[in-house]
Amino acid sequence: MDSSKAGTVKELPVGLDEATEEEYASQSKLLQEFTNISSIDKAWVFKSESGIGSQAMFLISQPNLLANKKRKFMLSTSISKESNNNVNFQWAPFPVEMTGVSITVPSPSGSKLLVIRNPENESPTQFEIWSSSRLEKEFRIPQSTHGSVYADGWFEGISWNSDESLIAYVAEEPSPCKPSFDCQGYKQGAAKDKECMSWKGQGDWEEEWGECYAGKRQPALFSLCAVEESSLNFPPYHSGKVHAVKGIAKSLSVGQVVWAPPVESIDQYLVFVGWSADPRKLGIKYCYNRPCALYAVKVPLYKSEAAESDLNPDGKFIVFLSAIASVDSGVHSATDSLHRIDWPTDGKLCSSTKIIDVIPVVNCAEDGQFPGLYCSSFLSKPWLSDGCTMILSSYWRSCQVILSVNVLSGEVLRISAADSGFSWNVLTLDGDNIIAVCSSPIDVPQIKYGCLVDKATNTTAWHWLNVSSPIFKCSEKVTSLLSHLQFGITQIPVKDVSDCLTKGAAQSFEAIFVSSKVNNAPDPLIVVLHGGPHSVSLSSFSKSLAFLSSLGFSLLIVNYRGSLGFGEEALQSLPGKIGSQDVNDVLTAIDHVIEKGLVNPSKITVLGGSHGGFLTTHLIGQAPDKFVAAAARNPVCNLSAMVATTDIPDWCYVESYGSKGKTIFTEAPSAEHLTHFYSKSPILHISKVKAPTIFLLGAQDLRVPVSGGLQYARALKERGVETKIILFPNDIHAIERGQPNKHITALINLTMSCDDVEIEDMQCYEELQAYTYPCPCGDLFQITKEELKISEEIARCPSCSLYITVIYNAEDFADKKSNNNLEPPKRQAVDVA
Ligand SMILES: CC(=O)N[C@@H](C)C(=O)N[C@@H](C)C(=O)O
Repeated sequence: MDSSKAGTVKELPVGLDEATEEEYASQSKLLQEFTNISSIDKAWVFKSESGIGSQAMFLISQPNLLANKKRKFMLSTSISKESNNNVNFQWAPFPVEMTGVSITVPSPSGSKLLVIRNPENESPTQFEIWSSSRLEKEFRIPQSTHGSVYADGWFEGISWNSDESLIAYVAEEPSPCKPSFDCQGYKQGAAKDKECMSWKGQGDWEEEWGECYAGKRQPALFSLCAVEESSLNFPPYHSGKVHAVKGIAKSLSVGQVVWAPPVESIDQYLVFVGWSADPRKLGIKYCYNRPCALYAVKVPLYKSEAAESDLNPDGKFIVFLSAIASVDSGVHSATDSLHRIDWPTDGKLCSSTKIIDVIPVVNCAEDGQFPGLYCSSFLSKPWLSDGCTMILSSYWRSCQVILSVNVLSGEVLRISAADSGFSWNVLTLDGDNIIAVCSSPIDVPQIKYGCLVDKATNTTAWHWLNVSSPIFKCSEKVTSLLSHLQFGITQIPVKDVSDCLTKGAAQSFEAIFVSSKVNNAPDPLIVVLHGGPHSVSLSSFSKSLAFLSSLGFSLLIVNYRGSLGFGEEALQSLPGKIGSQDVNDVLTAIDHVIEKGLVNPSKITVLGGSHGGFLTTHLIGQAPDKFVAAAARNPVCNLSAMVATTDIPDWCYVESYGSKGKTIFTEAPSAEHLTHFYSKSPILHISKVKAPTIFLLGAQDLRVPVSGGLQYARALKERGVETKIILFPNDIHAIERGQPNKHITALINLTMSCDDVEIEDMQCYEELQAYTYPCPCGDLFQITKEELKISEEIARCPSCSLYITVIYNAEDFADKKSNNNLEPPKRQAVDVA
């Protein structure tokens, strides 16, 4: 080899030639352009102080790839109606960074904003109450009172009472005392955390709620008093005082708390959902079948000056979603129903209080009719001014739609446009108008403003205006690539109708087909399969799928029978038939587009995660000549192995045995059960697989533990099938962190010179409760004053999880400050993982 050339040879990652590396570089650049498109997580509308128009805040997120996290920020806008029936949104010039904020909840009047910051370590949880101009109050709740406030969208619940004096919320209960020991053996009495020459035992193992809840303590109910000390005249409350709500069984996990409508009584009720741990906590993420009940608990009324003049009831009933179809059948998700409880105005609640059905479970819908309710949450204020119409989003076959529901008459209307195949999602209400987003697989989201066409004549038609916004702006390249695409929703007739036990199971299912507009020769096809199996691929914009279609792949996104949004009978046709009915539906959908000449049959690939990975691996085994490649994220490959390790062993029973699965479920599967599971699994067909397959595996996945994917991938390798595994050591089932390893390994010396520290910061240091430091990942993170007092304390950046050793001593600093010798704090970031 010519040594002069050898010196200039570019180092390439293993297995890459130069051309491939260039292609990777340009594809990853394009992927970043797609990934950078922002999404709206939440929105709130407030009355304008001037009384004219309104103001809205949008909580937006954008992936922060370097930090392996989401960046969160808030953008405000003022909304004014124009004389020509148009609406004008005047956006603030820049958003405000919200990193470190776990939850924001406006008060009912809109005059206060609660901001909660959960700690990453053992520090207190911070509650801040903001007015329009400043921070009004700040409370720091120590770990001895409770741990992090739940912000998971499941147990999560934060509710201001009507006079804004109390905030009820769900947080992790405090850690129980652990037995402690010293050189004499067991120490009697509770030992302090940092007592030297002693150590703590593990204590009893406690069951958790599975995937996503590892290390989380039981969710419990608390209330915080948020009024001025001076306006208090009721003993148990002090400003900033937290009470654990009494009268709730210790074993109950609580969530989704709200204050009931105020009643003319000294007591107020908190209404919440309670999940029992009996016989044990099975995984709850994506699992609506975990039995739960609504509870009401009396809370002694705190009386403030404000409360006396403001006891007008502002609500007459409680409306709730039920997942009874899911609980009864044992499937993890199914068709919802909606119910109403008329709340007794005298506060005399009894256990026989009537529950009124508003929307029942729809078993089978006629063509084009309402297929049933599929809605996992409500807006915090979903009501129109008539007090009985609520606005919500729900799945309607492959689309998400906006519904208006009259909770007195039960009338359900689809009010978002029905003709385009776009998906719609309601964000918030502006009085009797709706702020929503609408998108398609090839159209980035667009904000829409919905108005009732003619309120006076009580017609129910809605008019939707386009709102221009900076939020979904994307690069010119992305816009141009998307403009060359088209999509449609295809109806796929069921093949073996005679095998169908119900009418709903015989109805056609759907596939979303995305392709290039100029289709001289059909593009290679990617078949995309959702998991669950009872979830759905919506016709909304997906950054990763839009990226794939922009690269020149057609997409066939199949909503096989069993998907949400198609009625209960179609959904219930799948349990017991996984690995056959769903596999055949996908093959039918592929044949359908091949017969129409839309795809090249020799260039078909398939991808899917979880149950979608189950289908992917089944398909490459059962139809080995159909697919040229496959990709599977945390796939279910061997149910007989998964049942012993997953957080949802009951899922294995229900999906592979059908309705009988719920009754025969046991923690000790028999040999017969294991044989049955094996017979339903992709691993049964492994000897037929030919397609090169990539596996993306999360090592911390509790749902479909990594061992199952590894076993299958190794078995493929053993058979000479081209196989690639990418393991994400710190990631869980969903694999949402882009980087395979979130620990930064560089040793970074951040010792700063005095010039790097803002003098203003230095001067107010003594008054600060927490100090903000820039992490090398670009995010700011806070170190509390307590942490700073201890030299060499290790803190962790909440964004990138880098460990930071703070070598700094506050007393030292104070001394030097008084001697006018301002030596800057020394900081050093190291990887201690
Ligand atoms: C209920 C459940 O989690 N099932 C898994 C096997 C699954 O398919 N999960 C879906 C939701 C996923 O995409 O991860």
